[in-house]
Amino acid sequence: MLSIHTRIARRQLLRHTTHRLLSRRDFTIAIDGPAASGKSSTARAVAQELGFGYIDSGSIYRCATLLALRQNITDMGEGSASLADLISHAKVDIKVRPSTSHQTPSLGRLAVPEVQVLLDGEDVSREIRTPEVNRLVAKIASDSGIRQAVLHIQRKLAADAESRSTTSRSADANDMPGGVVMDGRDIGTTIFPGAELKIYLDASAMARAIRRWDEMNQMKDVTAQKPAHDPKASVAPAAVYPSVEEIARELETRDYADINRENSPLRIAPDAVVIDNTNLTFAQQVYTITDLARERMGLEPKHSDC
Ligand SMILES: Nc1ncnc2c1ncn2[C@@H]1O[C@H](COP(=O)(O)OP(=O)(O)O)[C@@H](O)[C@H]1O
Ligand SMILES: Nc1ccn([C@H]2C[C@H](O)[C@@H](COP(=O)(O)OP(=O)(O)O)O2)c(=O)n1
Repeated sequence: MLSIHTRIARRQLLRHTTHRLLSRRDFTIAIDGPAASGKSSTARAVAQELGFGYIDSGSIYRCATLLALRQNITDMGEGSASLADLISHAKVDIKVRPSTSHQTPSLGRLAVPEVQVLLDGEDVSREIRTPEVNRLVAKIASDSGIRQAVLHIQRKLAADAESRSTTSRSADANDMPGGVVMDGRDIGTTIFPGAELKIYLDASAMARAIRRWDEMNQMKDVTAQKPAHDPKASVAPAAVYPSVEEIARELETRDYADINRENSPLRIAPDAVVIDNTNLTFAQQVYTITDLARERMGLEPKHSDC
């Protein structure tokens, strides 16, 4: 029989531990927006600044699309159930590697962690971003069976978010609770309707197309710089790299499909903060979000001058 003091002490310890566990995970930032609006790079930098976990929900739909292409399933009428079954039995993992240096000139000096996407242990980070996947992914993501299967993966990854938080927290992140940043199309509206901070990130169609084009050209430059004896240096044919106009058309088609689908369409949540970053620097958009998060966590904003 435990003494009354022991029982009270235990209860207090339990309450304290529960509070700690909750506060480690109780701040969720949802970032939604159209294609190439900067969601993933911003979400990664925000996660690193705050020491939060990061989940790229689009990469799960991209993995489902890769599976569909590999299994030759392109008809969502007949193939839907078997693809939903495939993705729900697959192991999708998103690994975040902290970065200490800036990655592209457009991002300035802010650290943007690298993300590795594993599908059943295979690194598919590049393969899920090919034009073939880009063309099919919105169709796959409009299927309710697929969305249901992906929802489970998203929730599981969110539950594990603690282990995927960027390990090198920025110097001022130690006074903060833990949390998770997830980006996608329906995070603030469907996946985490109770998220503490919802951001809708947008930019003009042309700015988005030019940024994607820049990104592809940087990748092309990196590939071209590889030594000729490197087997991975097989330079893709020029046709693989589309023009700005082609990219703009592809983004427009995908946005149209994402906005007009029946299941969880892309919408601005009523309580979302809308940030149009057409004329913002990367640092401005990241610090706007980290300061909003800090304020809502009851902490002093850090970058009100930028
Ligand atoms: N404010 C900005 N100014 C210039 N380039 C930006 C800005 N924000 C993001 N980018 C760049 O735009 C491109 C698309 O961003 P990304 O995060 O991949 O978008 P999404 O996840 O919405 O598709 C990336 O190359 C990123 O570095
Ligand atoms: N939460 C989400 C995330 C992505 N999707 C779908 C819709 C998008 O066209 C594809 C790909 O998303 P992703 O964020 O990787 O695309 P972009 O990086 O913006 O080009 O997945 C979705 O329906 N719901």
